Amino acid sequence: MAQSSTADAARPSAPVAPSEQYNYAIVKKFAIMSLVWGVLGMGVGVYIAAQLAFPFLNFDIAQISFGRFRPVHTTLVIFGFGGNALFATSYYVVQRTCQTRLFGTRLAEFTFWGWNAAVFLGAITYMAGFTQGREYAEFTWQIDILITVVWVAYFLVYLMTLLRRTQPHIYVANWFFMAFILATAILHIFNNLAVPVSLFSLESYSLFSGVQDAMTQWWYGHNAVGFFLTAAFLGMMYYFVPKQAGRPIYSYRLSIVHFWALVFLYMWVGAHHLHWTALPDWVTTLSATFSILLLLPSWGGMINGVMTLSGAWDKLRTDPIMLFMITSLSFYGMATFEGPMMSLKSVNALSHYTDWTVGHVHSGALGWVAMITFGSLYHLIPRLWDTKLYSIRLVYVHFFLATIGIVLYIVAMWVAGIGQGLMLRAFDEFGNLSYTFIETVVFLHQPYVVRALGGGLFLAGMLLMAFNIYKTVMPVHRALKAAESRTAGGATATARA
Ligand code: HEM
Ligand code: HEM
Ligand SMILES: [Cu+2]
Repeated sequence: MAQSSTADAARPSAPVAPSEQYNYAIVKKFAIMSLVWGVLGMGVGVYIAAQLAFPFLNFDIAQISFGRFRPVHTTLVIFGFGGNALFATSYYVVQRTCQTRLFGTRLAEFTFWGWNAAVFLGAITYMAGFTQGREYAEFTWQIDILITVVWVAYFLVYLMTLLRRTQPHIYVANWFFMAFILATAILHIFNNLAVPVSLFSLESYSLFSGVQDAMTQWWYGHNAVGFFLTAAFLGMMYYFVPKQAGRPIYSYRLSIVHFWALVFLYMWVGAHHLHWTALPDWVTTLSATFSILLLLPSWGGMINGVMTLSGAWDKLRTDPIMLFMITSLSFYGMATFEGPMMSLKSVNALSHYTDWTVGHVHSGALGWVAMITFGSLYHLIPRLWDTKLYSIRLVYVHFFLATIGIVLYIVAMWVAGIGQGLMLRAFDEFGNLSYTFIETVVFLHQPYVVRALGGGLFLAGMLLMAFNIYKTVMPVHRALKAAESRTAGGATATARA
């Protein structure tokens, strides 16, 4: 069942090329913008990491100081890099698995310009010092309205395409994308309920106050992780991993159980970001319990992805794109093991307010989100332009740079976070604190240098990818590859990575 719906080998009988039958133009635009924001967002990430190690690097210029650049980083990587990759892959997957053209060419075009305008305006306003002060939702209220309109358009394009599918079956990747679109709409609207100071002011006040405000923020924050950074990328995984492996998904039944358990559980656990606060104890206990349960569907999903390779493990030796995908699933497993542990109140008492959290974030963000995106885009882009990758060797180099970069980043943050946590709670024999705050800051310097180095390697890989893709889509290269495959006959089609 799953096999037939992922396999587009059985192309529609009409003699038109896929690039004409489907709306690939919009997918191409989103894919390229994902790389552009990726380079910029990770560039800013490395820069703020360097600022933490060497504070003089802010050069006393407010616009590029850590405080303003941090939301620029998170916005560019999550909504710019991740968001554009999700638009690209979801628009591609829905067309291929439903075997129909994307609904509303103009409407889809609007989602492209609207979304990227929002990301761009967000970055500019943060640098100018305007922010709503809610994490991952720092956009001022006008931009929030733009995002809402874009999102409704996205929902319409997606739903209408599903409705006019020529396949009876809705492949599971679409379930994940649909859940992501719906949940993000609800999260965005409720988290951003605010009263503007005046019609022409960029400032606004949240409709919630006190503990309700905190709860709304972290209900949003956690589900941004759950639906934006996880469910949607699982949609990507469920299409591109079987495609690249050339095998059906390991278990279709598991993917359904995985889906319902995941979307049900995620919604309850936001309060694990607020342990030991003014929130009622039962709320945080509930969130910890559901966080532990969340381990099961998460690992179910990981196993489903990894086991799809069973019988084709040799691919890991010959296919760097597969390496990206399998490594991403391993990091997904690691981050979703670490998360439930950190949601235990006793562990959180140590980890909260330390860099352990930042390490956990990046094992999910770099290891899972970025790696599955790299793998999927390397698979997708040559197909969109009907050519082959400029260089497979560069994909290998990218893979190793990224993997070493992540390991340096995470290990540095474990050392920093656990060291910092232990120092902050150490008492001497008289019950006084053993360390002053500044001593913990001094301790952090070395791990921060290592993190900046690791981030630099990861960024170098991202730049290589941008170069490789640039070369791939250039007309000269495509003409060359087309000529090559004409002389070599049809045989090269299988060699395409
Ligand atoms: C070159 C790669 C990257 C580097 C060097 C980097 C560096 C950083 C730094 C220095 C911070 C601030 C930490 C702090 O406040 O102490 C940060 C925060 C963050 N970054 Fe990255 N980053 C990178 C890539 C990414 C990517 C690809 C994503 C998402 C897909 C991401 C998501 C985040 C998030 C969500 C936070 C906020 C963490 C928190 O509040 O705990 N980063 N990053
Ligand atoms: C079963 C899955 C997961 C659970 C139960 C979980 C749990 C947690 C916990 C307990 C924290 C620390 C809260 C604090 O002390 O402030 C946290 C932080 C975070 N996690 Fe996870 N996590 C999971 C998976 C992931 C994944 C896969 C990603 C990334 C793709 C991710 C991204 C984040 C981010 C961005 C934060 C930092 C939020 C902030 O303070 O700004 N998590 N998570
Ligand atoms: Cu959370």
